Amino acid sequence: MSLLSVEKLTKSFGGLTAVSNVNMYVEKGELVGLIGPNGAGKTTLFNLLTGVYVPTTGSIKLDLNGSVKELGGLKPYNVTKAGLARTFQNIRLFKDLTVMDNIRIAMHQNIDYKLPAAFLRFNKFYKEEERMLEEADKLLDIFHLSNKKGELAKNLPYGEQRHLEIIRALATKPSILLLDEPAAGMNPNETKNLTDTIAQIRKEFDLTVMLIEHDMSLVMKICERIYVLDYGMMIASGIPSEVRANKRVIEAYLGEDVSDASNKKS
Ligand SMILES: Nc1ncnc2c1ncn2[C@@H]1O[C@H](COP(=O)(O)OP(=O)(O)OP(=O)(O)O)[C@@H](O)[C@H]1O
Repeated sequence: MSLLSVEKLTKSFGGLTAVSNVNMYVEKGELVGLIGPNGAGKTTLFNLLTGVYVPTTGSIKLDLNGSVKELGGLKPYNVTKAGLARTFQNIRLFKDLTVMDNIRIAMHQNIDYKLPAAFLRFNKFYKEEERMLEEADKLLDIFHLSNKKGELAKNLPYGEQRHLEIIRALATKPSILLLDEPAAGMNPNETKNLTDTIAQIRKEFDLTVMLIEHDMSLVMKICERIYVLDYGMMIASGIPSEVRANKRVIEAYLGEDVSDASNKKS
């Protein structure tokens, strides 16, 4: 069984079916892209995977070394605990907290500190805190933010806020990292840095990544497989060259060259 298996997943909002009977899988270690025109249902699909929405029908299964868990209908924090972490289309940091505190909060989400245990195992508690700080330092180093630990998140430039969001998701030690338009609003140079960083963290943390992106240069460069949604339906999937040449995909993008469809995004 694949690491993530989505079967016949549907989400309806009243009369509108935003995600319709979608089947999809992600293998361990893959970097998979999810593309489609505006309003195709990409974010709704991410919201289903991460517990923001409850599926109308269908299933979402996560297989961690043979232990299979149904994620559909779980609360978002339980989905994170199960091993799926995400970033959002619009940055959602704790803007009035420091960079380090943003990361620490994310790390604490994954630790069950029962108060009595924390008191009784005083040393263990502090060791755990120390270990978390070391891990946070490592992440900050990779994203070149080590010298910004004490800065308030709101004072970081836009590109660094986006990086901090990714660090925060990584801090929960996910099995799968979902990135919702990580390059949105970035200039070409920032996008290139981001592309390199995604490749680097994937290697470093043995990660599985799925990303939504309108920037086709990023998608075609780093994704090994791509799924294409249109009007809530999965109309194509395959390696980048297959998807780029797919008739239904070209039609969905109104005949544009898919390799340069990024300007279709508003
Ligand atoms: N909570 C909601 N209630 C009603 N309709 C919704 C809701 N969320 C999404 N939709 C609708 O579902 C459809 C898919 O939206 P979604 O945001 O998932 O598309 P998308 O592919 O992520 O688009 P974009 O690329 O523009 O971000 C749209 O028609 C949208 O208006």
